[in-house]
Amino acid sequence: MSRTLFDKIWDAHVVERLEDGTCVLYIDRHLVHEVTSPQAFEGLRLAGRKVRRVDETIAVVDHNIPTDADRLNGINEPESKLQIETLEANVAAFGVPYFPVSDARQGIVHVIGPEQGISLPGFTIVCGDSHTSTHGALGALAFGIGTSEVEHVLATQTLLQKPAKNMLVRVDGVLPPGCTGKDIVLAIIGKIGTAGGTGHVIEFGGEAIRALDMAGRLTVCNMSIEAGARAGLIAPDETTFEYIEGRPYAPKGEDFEKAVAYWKTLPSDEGAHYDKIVVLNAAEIVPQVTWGTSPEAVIPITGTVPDPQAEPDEARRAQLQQMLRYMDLQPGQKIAGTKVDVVFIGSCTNSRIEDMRAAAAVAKGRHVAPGVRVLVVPGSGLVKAQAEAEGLAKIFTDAGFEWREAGCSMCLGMNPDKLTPGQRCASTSNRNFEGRQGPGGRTHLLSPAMAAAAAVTGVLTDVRELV
Ligand SMILES: CC(C)[C@H](C(=O)O)[C@@H](O)C(=O)O
Ligand code: SF4
Repeated sequence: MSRTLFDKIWDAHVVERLEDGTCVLYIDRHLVHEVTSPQAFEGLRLAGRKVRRVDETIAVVDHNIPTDADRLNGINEPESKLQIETLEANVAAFGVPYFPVSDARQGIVHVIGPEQGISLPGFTIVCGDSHTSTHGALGALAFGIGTSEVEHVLATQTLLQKPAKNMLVRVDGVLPPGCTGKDIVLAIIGKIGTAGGTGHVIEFGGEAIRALDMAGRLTVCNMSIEAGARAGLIAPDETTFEYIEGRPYAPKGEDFEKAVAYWKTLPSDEGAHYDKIVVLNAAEIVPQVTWGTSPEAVIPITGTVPDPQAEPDEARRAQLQQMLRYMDLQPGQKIAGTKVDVVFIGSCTNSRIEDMRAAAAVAKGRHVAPGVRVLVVPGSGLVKAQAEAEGLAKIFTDAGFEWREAGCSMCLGMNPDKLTPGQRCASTSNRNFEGRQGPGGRTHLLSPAMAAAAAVTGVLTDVRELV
């Protein structure tokens, strides 16, 4: 029978199928960070258990860690300090491999997995974090789990799961200049909504997806969770294999060749069944920007903010009105030209070297607009080093942008990088709900190039006008 990429990975990992369809699934990689692991380790401790496969587990600090250069001298904020110290005590006690903040490999968990070759095609990958879907870009089945499941995986290296339905999002055609993987995924969410993928694993395919580099694919899969999907996947191909070869944890030499031969069997079979299919034309995509407090509240940069009065459904109308109020926008106003206070270039959505290059290409020879604060936060210490070696960091600092240390930073308000109430931010991250970047903060999601364009003009700007 024809099977999808998802079906194949699923079938290869079923240890046992229970009567109600629930499966015991083997997990190949378990990524751990400081926020969702403390109670899980505590549970192990109380039960007198060990970590079943330390060699398939890796821990890193990212959410709570400050991103200023001084962070190696200690953390001021008591809650963050406790989270990090707890993780460090747990990894030491249980023998879990760990990238501490002093290690150049430290970074956002969803950046370092692919970067190190820890995340590979055909794997099942979990982490107590919703954006684990990111790793699906390599052709892995990767999804977020809750803290009690983190404990289960630590103890057994397996997970109880029911299979998801298959959904195909096909993006045909060629993406116009000025558009990126971020614009593709925002356009997809704009079309299918934040519940569009519910109950499904989304496989992204089509010419425009195939044409994306790994960074673009990681961005697309990262946000599949914002479309309500259980996970996002892209079939592995030559782009994937080239990306993986030579990475520290990836198979080497003959093992690599063998692995590639297996990975080539993974793409969905001709005629495989999808429960839902959505098709987009890449040629119609225009750089995207969110105007509201949900990723589906997205419009092209050339567009106008919707008018709630045009919405027939009362509940939906009230929702739109609340979004406009919170975002301090007027119905029908042009989104381009909206003044920003802060620009954040970073997060597991867009903090890879390719994202840094895209932002630097716009920032080069320009300067931050008066009164605007710009944070550029590389996704890992290695991205940071690479960007410095390529001269990108210098472009940013010459432009008056802050060049910071790796971490989740202003993606969410769990560390000192926060918006203050009322501040408006152009952000390359993935969530824009009320208070996400700090209480009262207003978030506009967009691509790194678009963020850099906002930084140098001080307003939401169509990047195509600058290049
Ligand atoms: C803190 C963590 C559990 C959370 C997640 O699961 O996604 C965070 O990473 C986020 O992006 O909101
Ligand atoms: S960068 Fe943002 S979305 Fe990604 S893991 Fe960190 S907090 Fe979550």
